[in-house]
Order: sequence, then C-alpha cells, then structure tokens
Amino acid sequence: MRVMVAIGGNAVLRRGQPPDVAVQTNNIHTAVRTLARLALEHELVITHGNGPQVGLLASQGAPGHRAPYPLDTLGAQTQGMIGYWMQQALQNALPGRQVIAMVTQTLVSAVDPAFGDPAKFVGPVYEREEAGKLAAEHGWTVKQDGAQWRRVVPSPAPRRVVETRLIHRLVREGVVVVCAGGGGIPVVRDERGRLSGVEAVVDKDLTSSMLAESLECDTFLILTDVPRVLRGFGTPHQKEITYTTPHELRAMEFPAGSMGPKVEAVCRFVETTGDMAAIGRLDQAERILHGAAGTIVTPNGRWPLTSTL
Ligand SMILES: Nc1ncnc2c1ncn2[C@@H]1O[C@H](COP(=O)(O)OP(=O)(O)O)[C@@H](O)[C@H]1O
Ligand SMILES: NC(=O)OP(=O)(O)O
Repeated sequence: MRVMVAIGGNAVLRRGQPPDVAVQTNNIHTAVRTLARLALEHELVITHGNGPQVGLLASQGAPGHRAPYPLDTLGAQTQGMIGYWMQQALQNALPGRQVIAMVTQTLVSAVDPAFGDPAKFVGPVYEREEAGKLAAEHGWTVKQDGAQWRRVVPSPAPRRVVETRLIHRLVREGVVVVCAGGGGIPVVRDERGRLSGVEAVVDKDLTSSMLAESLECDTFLILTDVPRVLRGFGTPHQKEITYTTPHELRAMEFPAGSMGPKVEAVCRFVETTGDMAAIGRLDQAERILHGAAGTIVTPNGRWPLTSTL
C-alpha cells in the first residue's frame, strides 16, 4: 500500500516548547519511531508543517540586513532544516533503506484572493499588546488565535507540486520521500513558463491532500496531537467522531487555523479518490491504518472500504 502521512507542526514543536534544535530533533526522533514502522510495511511519503519555524525565522531577519528574507526563501530554509532532521532520523531508524528530503515548490495563482486576506498563523503566540506593537514595527498583520495573538500571512490555494513526477518515481522505487514541507515553497509561473517565489505560506494539509491524489496514494493520514476529530469541540457536549463521510464533516464547522484545513484536506482526498483518509494521533498511526483509532473518513462512512453501489 502507498501511504501519505502529513505530520503536524505539533509533532516537531509543541505549543509552549522553546524552539531549540535539541527539542525539535527529540520530538522528530519520537515521531520517526512510528514512521519507520510504517515504512517497513508500506511505500511512504511524508509531509510536514513549518508554521512555528517559518514565523520565527521571519521575525529574526537576515544578519546584517534590515529586511528579513522573503517567505518563499524562508519556506525553503525550513524544508531544508526540518527535512534534514527527518531524513537523518529515518536513515538511522531504517538502515539500508533509501530516504530523501526534497526541496519542493508548490504552484499557486498570482491572483489568488488569499494574497489580500492573510489568514495562515505563523510563529509564536503573543499577548494582544505585544502583537500590536510588533505589527506596527514590522508591518505584520496579526489575528487572534484562541486566547492569544499571532502573525498571519497569505496562504494561497495549492495547485500542483512542481516536482510531482520526480517524487512519484522515487516512491515507486521504494524510497521514503519527505517533501512538500510547509505546504511547499509557494511559486508562480509566468507566461514564459518561468517559476518565481511569492510571499506566502501554503497550508501543508491542503498540499498533502492534492499530492496524495497525484501520487496515487491508497491512504492519506493527517497525524496531529488529538486522537480524533471532535464534534462540538470545546463545548460540554463534545464527542469523538470515529467513522464518517466527507458529507457529514462538511455539515459541521471547524476552526480555520487548526482543524478546518485538516478536515477540508481529508474530505477532498476521499471525494476525489474514493479511498480512505484519517485524522488522528501520531503515535496511533498503525492502529489508524487498521481502522482501530482516529477519525476514519470513507465515501460511505464504513470501514473496511465497501462498494457504495
Ligand atoms: N473539532 C476539533 N476536534 C479536535 N481538535 C480540534 C478541533 N477543533 C480544533 N481543534 C484543535 O486542533 C488542534 C490540532 O491542529 P493544529 O494545532 O493546527 O495541529 P498540527 O500543528 O498538528 O497540524 C488540536 O490540538 C485541537 O486543539
Ligand atoms: N505550512 C503549514 O501548514 O504549517 P503548519 O502545519 O505548521 O501550520
């Protein structure tokens, strides 16, 4: 079976943890224990978030320069950094197996309305007053994220991973591929076919869903820090969703900055392919693949997959 696994930013850096290398590589080491077991059984493609890291780099600026590097360049930096950590941890866990972390670009539209409406949270959370000060100082847009405030940047819709064919070739050869980190480096193509980067951060769940379909993955897992999607999240009546359909999920509301894109991503994959997708906790990945944990999404809400005819 060919499996696409999208790892949440929480798996690399949990809220409240200091963004030290040792903290993040330790978290990745834990994640890789599970991923390596999946790789022994399946063809595996891994994507990951970069929200905390790209926001932090953007706030640091380029040494000796007043302006920070642009977001496409910072996206590439985070792919290199997190990809390197993952590649090395996977190589150590899977001796003899070929593993590669790739720098990949994601095509977006230059006229995507998202450029005029920044909505993707990046970097750390701040108290309201500090966020306001930073926004004035750096020209950022900030929005409320739960009880605190955070920088937001444009997040245009992913249209195609530029390196899709190459990834496909590697996966077919049994290589474990880490790609589309941070949703991919956002790029546009001009009328002469030339690529150039744009100031944005693409949503990794939406890119992963699209890429899973293009790579003909059988299953798409989004692994985060909650065991299941909750109906009525944060209310006294919240309830875990075990087996469901895109239709049922689309009738519910989920927060834009967290569960919303994950639910949209799994719905799109299931609607387009008729295959299974799931959202659940990283350490339960194997049980999720067997339908025994997580929120399992299939065309008719049944597991194992059965004909809808
Ligand atoms: N309906 C819901 N069910 C479960 N978790 C939810 C829901 N709505 C929002 N969340 C929040 O979404 C978080 C996971 O999203 P996010 O923080 O973006 O994850 P990641 O960084 O792993 O991609 C959970 O920790 C939870 O607090
Ligand atoms: N780019 C992206 O979606 O990152 P996070 O998953 O960390 O928010």
